[in-house]
This record gives sequence, structure tokens and C-alpha cells, in this order.
Amino acid sequence: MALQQSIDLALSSKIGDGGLPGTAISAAETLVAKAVERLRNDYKAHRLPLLSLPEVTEDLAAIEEMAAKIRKDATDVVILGTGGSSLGAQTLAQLRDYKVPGLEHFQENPRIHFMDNLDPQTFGRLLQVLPLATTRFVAVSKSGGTGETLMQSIAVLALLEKSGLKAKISELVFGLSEPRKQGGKNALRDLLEPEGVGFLEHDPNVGGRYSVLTNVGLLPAAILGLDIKAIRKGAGDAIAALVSGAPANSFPAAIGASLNLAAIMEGKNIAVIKAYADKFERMTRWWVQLWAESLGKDGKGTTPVAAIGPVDQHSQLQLYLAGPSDKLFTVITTGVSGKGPVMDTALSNRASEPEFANKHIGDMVAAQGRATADTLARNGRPTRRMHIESLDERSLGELLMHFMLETILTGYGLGVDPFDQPAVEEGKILAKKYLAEG
Ligand SMILES: O=P(O)(O)OC[C@H]1O[C@](O)(CO)[C@@H](O)[C@@H]1O
Repeated sequence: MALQQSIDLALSSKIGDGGLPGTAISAAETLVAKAVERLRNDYKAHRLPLLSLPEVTEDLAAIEEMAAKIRKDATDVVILGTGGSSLGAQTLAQLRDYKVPGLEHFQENPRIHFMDNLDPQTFGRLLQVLPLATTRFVAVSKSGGTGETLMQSIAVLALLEKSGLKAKISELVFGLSEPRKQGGKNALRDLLEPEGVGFLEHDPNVGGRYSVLTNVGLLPAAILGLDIKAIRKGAGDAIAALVSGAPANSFPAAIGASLNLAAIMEGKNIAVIKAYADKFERMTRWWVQLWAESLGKDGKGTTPVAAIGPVDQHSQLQLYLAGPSDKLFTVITTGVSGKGPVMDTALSNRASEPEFANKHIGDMVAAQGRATADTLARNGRPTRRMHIESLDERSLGELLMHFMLETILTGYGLGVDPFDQPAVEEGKILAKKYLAEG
């Protein structure tokens, strides 16, 4: 197991007023013990395919095969899709410098573009500048009916046709969606299949925001040459204790769920994740969707906030330390000590920072992560620490499964269904009505 978790700086017994009292933790643990039992039964009864994914390898060959087809002679790969059809894959792609500040322009071929936000100017401009003949498009939508993804796909098909590439559409465009329900519609398939576009099947029983370990996350990961087997193995590390019947208060996901439920009982209705690594930025956005859509229902849930360190120390920390005490913090660090450029002694002295001498930039970031967690705790702000020494496919797979389990257990503990998102439909229907009205 790569993931280390410590909750001591969240407890009143350790940090005093503002920390979570033992009574709340005990009450939360009782709820989580039941939730763990329920999730274990889900696993045994194969009710949630997500839980068995770490044991599955049969689908990996088809993913690698399609990835090889997409990658062949490609300079650019554009992934169309939003929410759960994009954020998990983006999280994995950060292992290959996707959206890593300063580095993403140096990505090796193929360059990957995730077009998850519908913006007419961005998308229009992208279609102008892409080298079309060497660009591959992958349209991903579980339902096949998401307006944003459909509009983007329609624009791509029309452009390819206009550019004399209609005959090549089946080599340039790929799809990933649920199989058609019997006799039913799937708009994305209706749109693309007549052009001969090949599809991978989205597992209908794995919700979009839980799909990062399926082909939805692993196809883009394989296109980028990541070790997708290792991602699944890492996920197995996070779920092993659940599967083996370990007590609920003994493994990180269950302990994390207890912590979150105790925080809710204490009126802390905001959950902040502050991760000290550029390569975690997309993960924090993925987690925001996971947490928000899974728990925000029936008047319950907590508001997820994503922050990156050290940069957000310079924008948010004042509020976290001295604003309302209504938050539970999670500070995630990686093993960066001794990494990165080393500070020259003479130059450090010249900058009036003699203590920088011979220190690495990673030493500073490690010290900052530690100092932030300690300062939050000293100010009575309950803080969980998580640490991954080495960020790679396996440890990221573990972290992703950890958060999915923690979210489901928290949902079960809260008494909400962590797998649906009924409220978002209303806005979608209204937007389509407004569009039709002009
Ligand atoms: O994969 P789909 O069906 O296109 O949905 C995209 C996203 O839209 C939502 O349904 C919310 O509108 C998310 O739950 C989902 O991840």
C-alpha cells in the first residue's frame, strides 16, 4: 500500500477546540461499520462492478488495441466528453504532463486535448488549428445523450466532411458509450456509427464519476503509454481490506468516511482537499465531481473545495486559518524531499536566505505541506494528512479507488444514494428548451 493516512490532527484530543470530538467520531464509526458491511455485501453479490475491477484484466487487451489504432501516426488526440467521461482520464493523463504548468506544451506526440467544457470560441479555434489528417477524435459519453459532447461531435464530423476526409472518418474518429438498450436510442451511436466509427462499450453499471478505472479512464491512459494494469493493481491495494473482511476502523477509506461523517455532525459542511503536487490538480477536480454529485442530495452533502499547494497558500490560506471554522481539511503530500533544483550557497546568501543553501526545491515544498497541516491544526482546524511517497500509475490507482470507496461509504452513512444525480436533469431539459426557443 502506497497511501499513508493520519487523522490525528483532526481530533479534539490532539488539537483541542475545533477538532472533532471522540463522541462524534464514535457515532460516525457506528454508521461506517454498517456502511462497510453493506459495501462488502455489494462486492460479494457483484452488485457494483466497480469493486471487482481490480481483479479484471480481460478488457485490457481491447483497450490497448484501440489505443494503438488511435495513436498510430497521430500528432493530436482530442477527447470529447464531460464530467465523469473526462475528469478521471485527465487525472491519469497528468502522469504524462497533461495540464502540468509550463510542461504541457512540451508533451510528446500525441498531444492530448480534453475538451470537457463547451466554449464556442475555444472549440472553434481548436478546429482551425488542429492538423486534421493527423488528429484523432474520441467521443466519450456514458449515456450517449450529453448535449455538449454531441454538439462537438457533430462539428467534428461536418468539418472532416468539408475538408475532404469523409472517407477517412472511421480511421479518425472513435467512440465510447453504453451499448444500445434493446431497441433504444443512443444519440452518440446514432450519430457516429453510420460513418463506420468503432466503439468501446461503457459498462452500463459503472456510473460516469466512478468510471476512471474502466475503459473511460484507461483508454486515454493507454494512448499516452501509461501502464494501465498497474493502475488497476493500485486500485486493488485500496480495496483489499474491504474484500478481506478487515474491521471498519482499520483501513483508510472507512476511516476517511468516519472522519467526514463526524465533521458533518460537528457542522463542518465544507471539505477542502489541498494537494501539494501539480500532477494532482486534475485529481482534485475529479474528486470535486465525485463528492458533489454523489452526496449532494436530500438536503445533505458537504461542499467540496479543491486547492493546490503551495500556490493556494497565497490565495486561500488566510480564510482557512482565520475564517469560519466550518471545514474539514485534507492535505495530500508526495515524497519530494531531496528532489528538484538545488540551491546554490552564494546565491542563497545574496538573496538573504542562507537557510536555502544546499536545499532542494522539493525540501521547501515538503516543509510547506507539513507546515500547512500543522498550522491548520494549531488554529483548531481539523486536518487529515495523506501521503504518497512516489506518484505513479499504481499509487494513483490506489488513491482514486480510495476516494471512490470513501465517497460511497460516506453516502451510505448519510443515507443518500451515492450513485445517482437526479437534480442535474432539470437544468439540462431547460437548456434544451431555451435552445429550441432561440
Ligand atoms: O457520460 P455522459 O453520459 O455524457 O455524462 C457526462 C456527465 O454528465 C452528468 O450526467 C451530469 O450532468 C455526470 O454525472 C456525467 O459524468
